[in-house]
Amino acid sequence: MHTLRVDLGERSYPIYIGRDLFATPELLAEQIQGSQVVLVSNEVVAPLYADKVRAALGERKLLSEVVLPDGEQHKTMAMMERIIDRAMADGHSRNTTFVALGGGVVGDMTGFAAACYQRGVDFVQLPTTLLAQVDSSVGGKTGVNHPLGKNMIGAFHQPRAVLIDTDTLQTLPTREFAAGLAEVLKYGLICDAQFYRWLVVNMPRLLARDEAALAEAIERSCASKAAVVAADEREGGVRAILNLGHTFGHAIENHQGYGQWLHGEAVAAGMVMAARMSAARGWLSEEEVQGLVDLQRSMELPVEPPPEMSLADFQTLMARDKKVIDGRLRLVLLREIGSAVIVDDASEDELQKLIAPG
Ligand SMILES: NC(=O)c1ccc[n+]([C@@H]2O[C@H](COP(=O)([O-])OP(=O)(O)OC[C@H]3O[C@@H](n4cnc5c(N)ncnc54)[C@H](O)[C@@H]3O)[C@@H](O)[C@H]2O)c1
Ligand SMILES: O=C(O)C(=O)C[C@@H](O)[C@H](O)[C@H](O)COP(=O)(O)O
Ligand SMILES: [Zn+2]
Repeated sequence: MHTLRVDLGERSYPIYIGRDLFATPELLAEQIQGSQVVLVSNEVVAPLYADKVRAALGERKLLSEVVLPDGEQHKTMAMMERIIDRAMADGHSRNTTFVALGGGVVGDMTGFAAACYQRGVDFVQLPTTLLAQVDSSVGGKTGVNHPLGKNMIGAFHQPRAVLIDTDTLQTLPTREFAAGLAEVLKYGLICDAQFYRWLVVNMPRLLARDEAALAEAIERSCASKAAVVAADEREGGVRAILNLGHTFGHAIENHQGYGQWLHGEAVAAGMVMAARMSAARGWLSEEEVQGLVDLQRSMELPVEPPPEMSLADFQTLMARDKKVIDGRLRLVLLREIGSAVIVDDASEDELQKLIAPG
């Protein structure tokens, strides 16, 4: 087992990474103060792992369980309220702990419910997708979607601990696995050129789910995320680099009504768009953009925006992005591989070229 730490003063917490962690004696139980727990999962993950987690929680005076419907289209206020309703109905007090068992959708909603319940209770992340293990379980961004915009309702609320049981990846479908790798690639692109080069070389091993390669990719991703979050917990500045590809990606997800392209797939298309814009500004070479395109193709990730989306669609949806300040669109671009920059001067012409290249 490897342990990393997110350094945030009194809100600091550990990230444990290892095999079969849900069955590691006492590890989960030790993260939870008090004897009350609300375990939140979904209809796909609960049948796979809830028994193990229940056993790891040990004897509890009060244990409630919420099994949510599966999918991004259910990342809503209504489902978040379902968690709150269960906690209220079962009489959970302020010293309860919410435990999120699942991917980013379950984690984001459970964290948001924990942030709101009685003005804030503890929560622990048990991420079971690659995407959740390398990204969403760390950093305390919680929330739900609004029909008009992605993650528009939420709160910053840090977990007490993150337990990454890498064995759970064995049951993850291929498409979900690749979507998680998109966010892994993001760290190389924004802040770690050496890691990016390592990913290019080791992608075949990762796609084959080689254990050693996966463990290294998860650890390096979590270390990057922890460092960025520790530097800027509430996205006043540098944390926005974690949004590479997301301004475009969130527009795509929203345009599709959520749940057609996976989050990681939409981000993958968005990262190529950001790379193309960076190349047009002379910051990346055409070879570097092609390298990214080839890599993402090898991962079966999208490299173009959906053909049905027009410039106007992107403009309307991106105008609602949370990074917009006083009506000015802010985009994360790449100064070079491994170094992100935030720009606020993207022209219509530059955007048009991304949507209808050539
Ligand atoms: N809070 C953050 O910082 C942050 C970061 C990145 C993404 N996100 C959010 O995370 C969400 C995407 O997360 P995701 O990609 O994990 O999607 P997800 O939570 O929908 O999970 C993907 C699919 O895999 C299934 N699943 C989960 N674990 C499994 C397992 N071990 N075996 C088999 N199936 C399993 C799920 O039921 C689901 O069908 C988006 O809503 C995105 O906005 C948040
Ligand atoms: O942790 C962050 O900060 C991120 O931006 C990570 C992203 O991968 C993630 O998708 C996040 O939920 C996006 O946040 P948003 O503020 O753009 O909704
Ligand atoms: Zn993301």
